[in-house]
Amino acid sequence: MLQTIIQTIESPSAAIRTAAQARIDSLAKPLGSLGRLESIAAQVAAISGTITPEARRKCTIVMAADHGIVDEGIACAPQEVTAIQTINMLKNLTGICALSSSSGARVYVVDIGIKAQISHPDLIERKIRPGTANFAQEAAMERHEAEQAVLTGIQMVQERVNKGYNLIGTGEMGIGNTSCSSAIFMALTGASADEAVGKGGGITDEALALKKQVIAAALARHQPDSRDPLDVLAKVGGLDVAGMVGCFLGAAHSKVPVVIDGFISAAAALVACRFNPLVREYLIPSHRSAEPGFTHIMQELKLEPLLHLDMRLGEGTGCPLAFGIVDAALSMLNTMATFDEAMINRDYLVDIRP
Ligand SMILES: O=C(O)c1ccc[n+]([C@@H]2O[C@H](COP(=O)([O-])O)[C@@H](O)[C@H]2O)c1
Ligand SMILES: Cc1cc2nc[nH]c2cc1C
Repeated sequence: MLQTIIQTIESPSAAIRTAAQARIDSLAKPLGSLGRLESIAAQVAAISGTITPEARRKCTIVMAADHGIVDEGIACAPQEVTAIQTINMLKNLTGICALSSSSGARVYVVDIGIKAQISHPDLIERKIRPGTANFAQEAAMERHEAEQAVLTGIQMVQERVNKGYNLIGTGEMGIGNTSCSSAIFMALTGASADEAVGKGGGITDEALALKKQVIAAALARHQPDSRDPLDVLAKVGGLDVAGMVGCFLGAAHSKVPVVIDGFISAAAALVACRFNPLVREYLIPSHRSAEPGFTHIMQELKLEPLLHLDMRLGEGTGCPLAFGIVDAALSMLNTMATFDEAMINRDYLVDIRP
């Protein structure tokens, strides 16, 4: 099932991209003067298969899960904050909720592996297991659980696309998830702990040194196979990250653009691209996370984030900001006059020559 989806992802239309770029070049402005808005408009056109892509219906899918690695004392907050913040998401009180309301986007919250049980009518309950195991001691999860989490992410996107959403954001909530994201990045690329590991939500210098040591030792112990993304996810991954991998694969498979949020989301995007490199064509990176490994992942993916705002909250908070930029880019493509159309306005000129 997963293999079929991965293998049937198609490239966006190169012909439509060229035609959209030609239209953008014909608009009444100096060539290239709307910068990245131009490439984003052409990218969304190519993905949508039309040079006049309709206005976007936007939502962010937040994957919430717990991480056994927090037992090592290397996370920013107590584990229960995952559940508490998930409830706050459902009550519309978190950063992602506040930023989304200002951009007209919905937030969907998925329990893909929270350790606690939450009862709320708006929570999408898809718990694979109540948190991962501590990957410093044993594999984070079974291979079939990692696969199930990826499939869940794919299904979450397919359901939103069926409801009419055509721009998807990826978010997460999981205390300890910068540790597994760093471990995944190191396992896939061979990056060093100094390049890949940062302070996450905020830890002391001593805890950072310990975090690097714990992650390096876990990778030496488990020896995840860099050519097998499911092996990497199972041994040192997280249920939230695996769910987000599914969101990227699902979006590419359904031919909708998908926004990368911060460091955890970027690590998931990297995994998705290892499953199928065509996924990259569907990615829109929102902002540069202050987590140091983020920049290295962008280099690996040959992507450049749109915004530099010193953000490092996660939750999907970069997505609503990127949504606003995509909206603006499509408005340019759909409503701006061409040079020829603009020249008609010569008729309004009054001849003031003596
Ligand atoms: O996305 C980011 O760039 C980002 C960077 C640092 C921390 N976070 C958030 O903080 C939590 C993980 O931090 P930590 O230190 O517990 O691994 C998790 O809930 C993330 O949403 C997110
Ligand atoms: C309060 C809090 C909110 C968060 N949102 C994402 N990660 C978080 C970590 C903490 C600690």
